[in-house]
Amino acid sequence: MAKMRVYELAKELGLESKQLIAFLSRLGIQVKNHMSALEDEEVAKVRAAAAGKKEKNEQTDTAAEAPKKVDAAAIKDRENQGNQRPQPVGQKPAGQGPRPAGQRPPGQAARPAGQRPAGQRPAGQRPAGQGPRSAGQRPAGQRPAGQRPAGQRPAGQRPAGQRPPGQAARPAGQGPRPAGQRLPGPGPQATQPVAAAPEQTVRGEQRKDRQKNWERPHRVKEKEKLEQKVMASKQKKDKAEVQKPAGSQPPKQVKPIEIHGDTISVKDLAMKMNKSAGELIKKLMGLGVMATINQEVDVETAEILANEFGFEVDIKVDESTYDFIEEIEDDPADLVPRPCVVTVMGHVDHGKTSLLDAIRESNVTASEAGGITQHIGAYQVVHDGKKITFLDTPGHEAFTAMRARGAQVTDIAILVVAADDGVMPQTVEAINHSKAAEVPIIVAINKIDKPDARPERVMQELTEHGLVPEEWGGDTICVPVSAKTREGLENLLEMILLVAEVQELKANPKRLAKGTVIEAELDKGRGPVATVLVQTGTLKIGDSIVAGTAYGKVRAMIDDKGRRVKKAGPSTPVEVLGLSDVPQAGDIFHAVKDDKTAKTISEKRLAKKREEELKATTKVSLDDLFKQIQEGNVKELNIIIKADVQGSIEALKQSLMKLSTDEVRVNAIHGGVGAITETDIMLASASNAIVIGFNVRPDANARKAAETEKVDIRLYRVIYNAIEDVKAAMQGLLDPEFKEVIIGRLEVRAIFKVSKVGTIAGCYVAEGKITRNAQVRVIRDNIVIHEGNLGSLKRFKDDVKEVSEGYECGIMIENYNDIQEGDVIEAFVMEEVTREL
Ligand SMILES: Nc1nc2c(ncn2[C@@H]2O[C@H](COP(=O)(O)OP(=O)(O)OP(=O)(O)O)[C@@H](O)[C@H]2O)c(=O)[nH]1
Repeated sequence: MAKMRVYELAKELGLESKQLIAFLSRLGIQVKNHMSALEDEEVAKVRAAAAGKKEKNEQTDTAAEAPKKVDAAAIKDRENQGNQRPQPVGQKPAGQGPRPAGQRPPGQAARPAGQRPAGQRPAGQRPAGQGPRSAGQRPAGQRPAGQRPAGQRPAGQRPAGQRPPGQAARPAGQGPRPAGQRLPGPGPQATQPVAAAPEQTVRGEQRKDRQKNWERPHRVKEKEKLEQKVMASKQKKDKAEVQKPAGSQPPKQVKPIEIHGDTISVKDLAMKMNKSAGELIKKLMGLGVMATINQEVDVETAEILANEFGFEVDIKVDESTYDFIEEIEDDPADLVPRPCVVTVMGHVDHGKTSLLDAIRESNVTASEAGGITQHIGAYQVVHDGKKITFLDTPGHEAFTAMRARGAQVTDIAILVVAADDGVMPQTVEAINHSKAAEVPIIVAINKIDKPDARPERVMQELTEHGLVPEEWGGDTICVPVSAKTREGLENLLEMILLVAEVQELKANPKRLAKGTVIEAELDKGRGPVATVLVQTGTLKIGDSIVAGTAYGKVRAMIDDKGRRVKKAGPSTPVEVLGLSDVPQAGDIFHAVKDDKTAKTISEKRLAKKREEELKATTKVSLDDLFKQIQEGNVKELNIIIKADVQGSIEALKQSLMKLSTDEVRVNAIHGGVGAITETDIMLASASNAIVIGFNVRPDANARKAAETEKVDIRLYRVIYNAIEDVKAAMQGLLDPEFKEVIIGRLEVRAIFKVSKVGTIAGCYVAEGKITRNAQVRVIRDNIVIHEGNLGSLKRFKDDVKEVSEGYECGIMIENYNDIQEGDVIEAFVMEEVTREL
């Protein structure tokens, strides 16, 4: 029988497809879109759940009609109905009567009296008689809404949408497991190899299981703890309700509250429920969750919280998932193995770039400004005849956002830890990102060539963060390496292939391409250039594509080795030329059937974006005003970010927003690539924002507008400085002793190369003046390419102290000869500023 599609089931249940998708997701069934096929068991599960929900609603309605009849029996009833909500093991209070058949996992009833009071089982410990439960497995009926049942998608094993058929439909505990399928988790059955599998596969299988298990217990434990608390508080509440005099009715719920996306702030949730944020915070504290008013809580916590206040929650599927594109459902027969995509993560200077260099035998460290990787690059290498795609994510905390995104497109995370430095804050962050993205980690203990290298100490420290090395009986593969001497690199690549092998990574190369924009910038000669990772399908020259709000026809593709290619299959990184605009790093790109479709989608997205931006701007200013008046000292710091590349905007935005405190909330209201323009200043003026320029300058009109509108523009070349400044300003500590004053602007009209002397730039002073002691900044296409001291200033052959507007002069810049005709020179001096007391 043909499998039922989501839209068919939705029709049957009288729902919209979107509503059903959200409902499915709450049941832990992940589907791509309304065309996705559902397994029979899944359909049955949905039907049963829908019937249960309907019944529940009916009963709730009846209860609402006769609220005064709240008695112990009704509560018992409600408790029984409420079993769709999380019900942790051991939570059933004594005297509540039997649980309906099928809702207690076998073995649970057997807890001898007096062994432990209800709800006090330490999280993660399993009551006797239940048998070993693998990480992430929760007995049926205990899974909180929205959590995926164990076995549906084992941790780190497969990115969304690439589930092999058959596995998806088996929620834990439903029917016999087909032969050859393994249970997630340790135990003999977990390591059963496929018949006649080579030894390597067996080892891989073991690893796969271990990888699956490393992260679940923590999350499950947390969840169980929370659920236990919820149940305890619910019981307390029910008890209180029984004692309440007739007439004190529970609040009648009008309609379910809608939550869009994965998280919601406490403030927004409070508003939706018409409650004060304080009430929610108090309740959260009662549940052991410390949160501030602006803090985001995940939908599951929000649902538990809302239920606590008597509200049902309707989780809306993020509209942007669709974004006017119909997802294509792959025929399993078309799926073929694809190379794995690896992200290298780790603390700053632990050797990520060096390691990648060593692997692909090239050297990019030398070309990186200041030796710090600032943008994501992607490369492919071949080992043992198999391809591996590496994403080179930057290491500094400022790039947390990029790193997080990197992990989302990756199959394996390589955690680089320097053997002489050990686990550092960003190492821990990287571990958390990988765990959150359910990506398996391979640890590369780098710099083992160094005399002070202590790999054992690194392993010890990793253990403290839940990564127990295989050598010590754990699941984490640790490979000692040296990017310098190349020792251990072969082994590392082998381990990557091993982990990749067990992941059974597949994609359909025959379909229209889809992937992620890794980085994008505006190139003067080539126009918008996007580095994309093709994740499924094959991207070809001439394909019409849409990436975020940008669209176009693929004019040329360049691979990681700089070669022009005609097509790029799954897991291939390529630079794409031909887009109308610079897409955002992290945007999903799709190849579509023709130009017209691409253009239409782009236009629709643009209109939506504009609408959202407009909404956000109006909201921010009005909201701020009201809140500031109401709460007195609550301030909002609005920021507009302009930078040379999209990746920096994202990095800055994330870092700045993270500086938000209870007193000051940082809002990045706008971000864009390119020079600071008059429009940016007008927006800043209207929304009382400051403008941060990273590697870009304001154009002449913008500077004038900023002066008139009194808008503060701050320009930086290093992300850390921008963050530090904002942080200091928020703490009231920013008292600059020196202030930069721009004294003139020069146009480079001719270049003279003099041997043994260097490059002399023949300039015209277009604005202000230039003095011999001034510092200069070389700007090309609105991007700062050099900053330094003036080497010499001449008029004709004479050294002069100053040249004024309207005159020509010859200048040399200290230690810099790469000046070109058409460049703009900005002359500035640093003026001392008296501190205000
Ligand atoms: N002795 C030794 N030095 C290494 C090794 N790997 C990297 N280094 C040095 O460590 C420093 C940092 O290396 P990078 O590769 O730039 O580190 P990174 O983690 O990419 O740094 P960011 O891009 O700044 O995050 C450089 O001076 C490298 O030469 C190694 O295996 N042995």
